[in-house]
Amino acid sequence: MALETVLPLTAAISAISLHHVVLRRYEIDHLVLQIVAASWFAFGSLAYEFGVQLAVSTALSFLLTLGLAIITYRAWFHPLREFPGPWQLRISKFWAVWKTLDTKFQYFKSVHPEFRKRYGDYVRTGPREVSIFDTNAIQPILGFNSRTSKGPYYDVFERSLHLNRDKAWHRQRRRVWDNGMKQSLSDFAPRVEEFTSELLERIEKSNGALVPLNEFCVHYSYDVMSALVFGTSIGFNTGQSSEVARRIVAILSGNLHGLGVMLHVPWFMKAIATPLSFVGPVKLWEEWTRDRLAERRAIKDPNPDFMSHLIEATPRSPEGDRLLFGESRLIISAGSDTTGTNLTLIFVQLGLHPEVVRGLWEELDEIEYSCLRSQPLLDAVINESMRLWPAVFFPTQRVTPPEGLQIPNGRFIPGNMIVTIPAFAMARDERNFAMPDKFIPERWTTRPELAMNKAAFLPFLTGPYVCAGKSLAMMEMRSVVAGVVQKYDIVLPETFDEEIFFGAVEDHWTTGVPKQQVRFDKRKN
Ligand code: HEM
Repeated sequence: MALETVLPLTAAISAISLHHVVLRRYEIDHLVLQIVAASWFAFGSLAYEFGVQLAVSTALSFLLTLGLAIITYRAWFHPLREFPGPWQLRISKFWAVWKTLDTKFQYFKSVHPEFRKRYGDYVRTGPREVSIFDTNAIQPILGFNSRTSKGPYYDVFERSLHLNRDKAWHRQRRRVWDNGMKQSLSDFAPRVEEFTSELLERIEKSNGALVPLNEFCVHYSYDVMSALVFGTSIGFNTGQSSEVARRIVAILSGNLHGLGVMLHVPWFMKAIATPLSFVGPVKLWEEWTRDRLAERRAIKDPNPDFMSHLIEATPRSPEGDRLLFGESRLIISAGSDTTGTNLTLIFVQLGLHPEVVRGLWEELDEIEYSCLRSQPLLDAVINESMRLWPAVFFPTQRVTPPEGLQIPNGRFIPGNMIVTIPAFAMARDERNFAMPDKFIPERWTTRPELAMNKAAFLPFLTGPYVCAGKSLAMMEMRSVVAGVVQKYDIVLPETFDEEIFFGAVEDHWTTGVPKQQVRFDKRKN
């Protein structure tokens, strides 16, 4: 047989074998760069040996056969073939990328809830992914006794408590975090209150003029987080932040759109993460945290704080240092935008519901308030705002164990499949919360009949990977909301349109809140 036939034929057979033996069985998302390099090497070798024309026809034969094998398998022979869902997502997650762009970042917010209405509680939302809207699945998938593990998304960036898929390692590291948080949280409470006082001074200086709400809230949370990690605040509240710090925060907030697109294709994120760490914004962010951490290490601390727990529990080695750098960046990025976003949304709700502000006055005027303790209405306001508008839209990914997973009173999910619990859609499901689109804080206090299934409220997640900063975040939110409400009325501009504002909320990994101005008017009675 002529070489012109043998080579493309061999390529086609290799493609089918590759798909059958490797791609169907193993996850290779983390090997994209190596695969691209190997492919170019193979192509170059073929071109060198047999000429460019033959190399091109061989490559085309390989790629077309591989594509065909993948599509045929995913559409008709995949273990998830019985699960309903949009046909495009059976073949590839690229449809989710396109839909995210097409809907201007409304994928988890608008497209996902539609899936439930159209296809039911178990929807195939990717070639090997099922999104489950059935609350029976929460514990088997996310709970402490779950046999699932984190999905490919958690492989993408530098290793940290959050971004790793090794359950045993996570359990050990998480113990360090939880102990550190438990021991340092009450010591940190007065610092949180100090930052709130700084924010109140900033508000006082506004003299009842309109102020940029998002900026005030996000600056506050960045200040708190940098104090937690590096021992010193960035100084946003007091107007002492450096130019670099301002650039870093702008970069972190500004890159969320990219994240919102790429989170559907973690293999692509993984491929660009390494090159990106050597250039531009990512490099600046890494260098900044590295320098701040070096300064933090140099502080001889008489009262050990949270960071000293992490530093003590981490070996002084290149790998230990990498972990600490990663985790210091994790704390800033996981703890700042989330808390700032929630605060912004809570104040908008309070601006829309002055009767709730009156209720808060009554509650807070009567008690010896502490941000460490929960207060019925204060916590209810925070919860209700997070139920309607969580700070994290991304439904966390898990992988089923090899033997598969039976959901009690639900369906069997085959092994090694990605499963997600779309928390936003569940919290807006009328089976779980009555009048689900309405802001009714009383459902958490005096009207429990309106919260029929509180298990569907997952703003911090649940189980072994529950937010490690949940108590701290609640402390911050209580402190700021109570501090502001005790002194001020929150007034939205007359032009404010609720539908336009909430309609423009975007879902990237975290939530994008449209820029909003408010007035803080001195409380009159
Ligand atoms: C209102 C504010 C916050 C919200 C709504 C929130 C929400 C969440 C959610 C939903 C997750 C799970 C993410 C996933 O599965 O991929 C998470 C994880 C995490 N959060 Fe938060 N978070 C908040 C504040 C904070 C703060 C202040 C910290 C600071 C220490 C923090 C640190 C973390 C860490 C380290 C994880 C990873 C935990 C693990 O994998 O074991 N978060 N958070």
